[in-house]
Amino acid sequence: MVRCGAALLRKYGNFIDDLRVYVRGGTGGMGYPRLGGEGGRGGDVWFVARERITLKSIKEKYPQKRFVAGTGANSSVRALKGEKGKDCEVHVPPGISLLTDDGKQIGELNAAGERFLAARGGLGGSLATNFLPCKGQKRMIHLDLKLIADVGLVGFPNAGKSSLLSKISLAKPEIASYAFTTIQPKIGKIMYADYKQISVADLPGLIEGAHANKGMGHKFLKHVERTKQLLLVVDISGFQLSLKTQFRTAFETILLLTKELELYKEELVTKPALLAINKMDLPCAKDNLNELMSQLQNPQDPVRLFFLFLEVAKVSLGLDTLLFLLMELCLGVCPVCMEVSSRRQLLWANMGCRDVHAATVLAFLSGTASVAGLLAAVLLPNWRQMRLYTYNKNERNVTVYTGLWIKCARFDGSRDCVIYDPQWYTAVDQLDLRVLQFALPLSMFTAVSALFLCMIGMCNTAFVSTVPNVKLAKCLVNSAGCHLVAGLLFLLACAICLTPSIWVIFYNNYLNRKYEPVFSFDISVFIAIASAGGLFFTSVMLFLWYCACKSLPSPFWQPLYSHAPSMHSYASQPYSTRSRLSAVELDIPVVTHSS
Ligand SMILES: Nc1nc2c(ncn2[C@@H]2O[C@H](COP(=O)(O)OP(=O)(O)OP(=O)(O)O)[C@@H](O)[C@H]2O)c(=O)[nH]1
Ligand SMILES: [Mg+2]
Repeated sequence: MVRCGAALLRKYGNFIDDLRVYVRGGTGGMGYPRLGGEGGRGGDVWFVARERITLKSIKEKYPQKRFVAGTGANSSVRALKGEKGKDCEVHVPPGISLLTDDGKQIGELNAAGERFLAARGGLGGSLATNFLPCKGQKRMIHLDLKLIADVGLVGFPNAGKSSLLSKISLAKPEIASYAFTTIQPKIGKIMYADYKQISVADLPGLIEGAHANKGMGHKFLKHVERTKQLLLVVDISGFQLSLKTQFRTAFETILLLTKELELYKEELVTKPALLAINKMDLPCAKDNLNELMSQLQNPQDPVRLFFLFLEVAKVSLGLDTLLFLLMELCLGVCPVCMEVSSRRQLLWANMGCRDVHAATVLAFLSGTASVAGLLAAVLLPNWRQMRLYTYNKNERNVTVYTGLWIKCARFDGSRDCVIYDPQWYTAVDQLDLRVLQFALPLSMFTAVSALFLCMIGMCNTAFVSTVPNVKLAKCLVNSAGCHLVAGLLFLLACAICLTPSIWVIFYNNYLNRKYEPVFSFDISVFIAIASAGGLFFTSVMLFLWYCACKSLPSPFWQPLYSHAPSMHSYASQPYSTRSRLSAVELDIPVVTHSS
């Protein structure tokens, strides 16, 4: 058994979850005996729950930790009834229990906006009190903070609780391969695609004897009290705190954890719980898991908690299923009522990156339209017009239409080419058109590659397999990655096309100055610039989609395929008859994945 070192205490000391404060209601105002006037009542002291307040900030703001309300106004000739003293409002974080010095709980503030009257002001002087004011109520109150979260991560040190939190939420807890890395509880939020949120508290590791306050057990365990559910994280290879302590197998750690929870507070084991088996990538993990499964199904010692789920944190498939189950349990979706198809739909609804979003489809369409525009610009002989005027009244003026590949001269009013030169591309003598001959096909090629990538991304996104393919999981081709690279390629294609197209406009002026003012640019320039705009729009759409995607829980390089929780492996027996939500009652499958 390990004692908690001074360093740990010092480190934990930064996070204050208990504060003792003095509160006193204001004294009442003096009465006015001659005219029978009544003094104002003293102000009251209130605790009001507010978001973004910490006990530490209260301590820093009010180092003396004394809260005294205002005195009531004296009765006077001008105001026989004295005014009430000013109330004192102390803002505290939600999740506070209010205790007296002897440990009796006198109130709780669980949600922002809730108020608790901590000390009443004294009555003002009146006939009953011989016109003498009364003192306000005074007492010492303990503000005891217990984190409020939907899910609490519970486990021995080093089990991978923080790693799990960092994978399923945007929180960035400290992760290291030594025990007690997490010293201060941390809350991460899982945000689902439909903006529903679940808060998960990463709690410091527990050790044997935590219920008896070993390793500051009480300080950590009390945070479990207010979480709606527990997520037990267990290292499949077992746990040994130090060489002097005994090695515990995964099954033993589960037994010990549930025992610690039960000994601390019996009702904790009636909370719904999930069990995450972590570090399944370690050697022998599969054998250990098989052994654990058989132990869980035929326990010699009763397992007091019931687990709905067995999982592997590092395999991303497992994470999806875990997110799905957390949502089902926390947000009250009834798993028993759901058909497999609606489960799958729900899974899809929470996939974030995995949906083929309207944004990606729109980007794909606009990319395709832009490529079509580029193709038209490349083929049309309408980049430059050269007007040749004749002074012979009987002849018509001629316009020479120059494209990148052909040249055509037409008389005014005629649609046929008098001169048609399909070999023009070999002899282009205008530098801007020569550059465009390379730039536009290159831009088209880049944009087509980007479209191809988009397509792979969308196909991967839409691909649902019920059979996990581990090889594919390791492949870096995934939806988010494809769309990001495609966005970059579209941007490149836009730059390659736009620059020389705009140059044509300036080059015209140059030609007009150098020769006769007969040159002007034609419709292909507009088509090319519009296509470049389309390519830019496409890349912006893809970047926006990628950023939105990144802020969702799915990690960037997460493989694409996904599958609904498999329905085939059910827990054969309830592990505990005590549980309110046992695996069998809820009919949630026990899912196991191994890498
Ligand atoms: N091989 C492997 N290592 C893992 C896995 N998950 C976490 N780890 C490693 O296990 C070590 C402990 O991880 P943490 O997330 O800090 O564990 P913790 O449970 O938060 O530990 P405390 O904060 O000390 O209670 C780190 O070195 C992680 O990289 C996993 O699935 N496989
Ligand atoms: Mg940790």
